[in-house]
Amino acid sequence: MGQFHTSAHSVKHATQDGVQLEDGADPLFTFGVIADIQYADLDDGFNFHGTRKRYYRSSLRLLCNANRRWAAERVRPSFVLQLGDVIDGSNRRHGASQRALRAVMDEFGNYAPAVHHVWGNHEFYNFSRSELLSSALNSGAGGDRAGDGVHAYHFSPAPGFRFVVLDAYDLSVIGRERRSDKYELAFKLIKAHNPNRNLNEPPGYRHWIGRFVQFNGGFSQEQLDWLHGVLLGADEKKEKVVVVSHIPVHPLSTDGICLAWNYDKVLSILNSHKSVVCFMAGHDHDGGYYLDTSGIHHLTLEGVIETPPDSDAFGTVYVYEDKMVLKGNGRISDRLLMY
Ligand SMILES: Nc1ncnc2c1ncn2[C@@H]1O[C@H](COP(=O)(O)OP(=O)(O)O)[C@@H](O)[C@H]1O
Repeated sequence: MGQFHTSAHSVKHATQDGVQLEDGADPLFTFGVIADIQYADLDDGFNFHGTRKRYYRSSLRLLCNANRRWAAERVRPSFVLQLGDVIDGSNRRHGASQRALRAVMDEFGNYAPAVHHVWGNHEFYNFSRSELLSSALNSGAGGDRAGDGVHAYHFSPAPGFRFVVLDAYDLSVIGRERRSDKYELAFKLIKAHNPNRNLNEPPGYRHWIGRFVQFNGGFSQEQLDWLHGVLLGADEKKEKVVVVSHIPVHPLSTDGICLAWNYDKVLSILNSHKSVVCFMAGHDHDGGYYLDTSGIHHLTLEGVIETPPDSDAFGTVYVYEDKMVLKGNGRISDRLLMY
């Protein structure tokens, strides 16, 4: 179990061993969170710099632990947020992309309720955007989307609450057809900031310039306008909104190398809508947290792939009228998120 971390609020409302609050109130609903599973049927490996171990095979077992726990919750999660990079890019080299995806989806299917899948860079290492749109990872099919082929949509799991899934590789050189307008735009943007031949090599590390690498991406103007519209509607209805994306958007909630290219544009939209209470992301396997000046909790979830087999990396979030309580497991800390 993790430790409670709070910024501005006391922890006295929650216990370490359960969700029961002092007043004994049940949550309005609960949901599961998990990030960067990156499953592959491969022996353990390392990250690019060789500094961090990656437990490719074990990650499926850790997903199984999460599913079992969610299934045993007294208030069963209404849904799970899978924050992207569900299978590892190395599957592609071994012709194992479909097999790995099936293994993960079967595991989710064993216990978990509806799963909302965010798309990360490893999705695009394995599949084209059109393949993703016709795959089990297209969890937004049929809903109000940000545009054709953009994996951004919103849903309301309970009255007064809304979740917005964003597509952080809408503006990207890895997820777009070479001759498309969005590819051209993305290529111009990354080349304007990154002079390296290998665009996965950061141009530097000062002032978050290192974010202009190929394994990151950003949000098109079309998606930003759509987000603004969805949040306007939520403001009017006095809803509380959680926005999710694979890539974090607050520089103080992540290592700068994992930040979205145009994070500042997203932040200014989030900060102009009082409905937004939380932004959740994955991508930075070390995780992070920051409460910004508008009172928005920026939570970056620790990744399953870099979690030792004897630990865990998932959470259950208990939602109340005035707060969300994250109960973390293994590497993930408990957090009280007041709003
Ligand atoms: N500093 C770097 N220089 C060059 N390539 C890099 C660097 N860091 C990462 N990469 C490459 O970028 C891709 C994504 O990096 P990786 O750390 O595997 O991403 P993720 O954390 O999403 O798994 C990999 O192909 C990796 O080899």
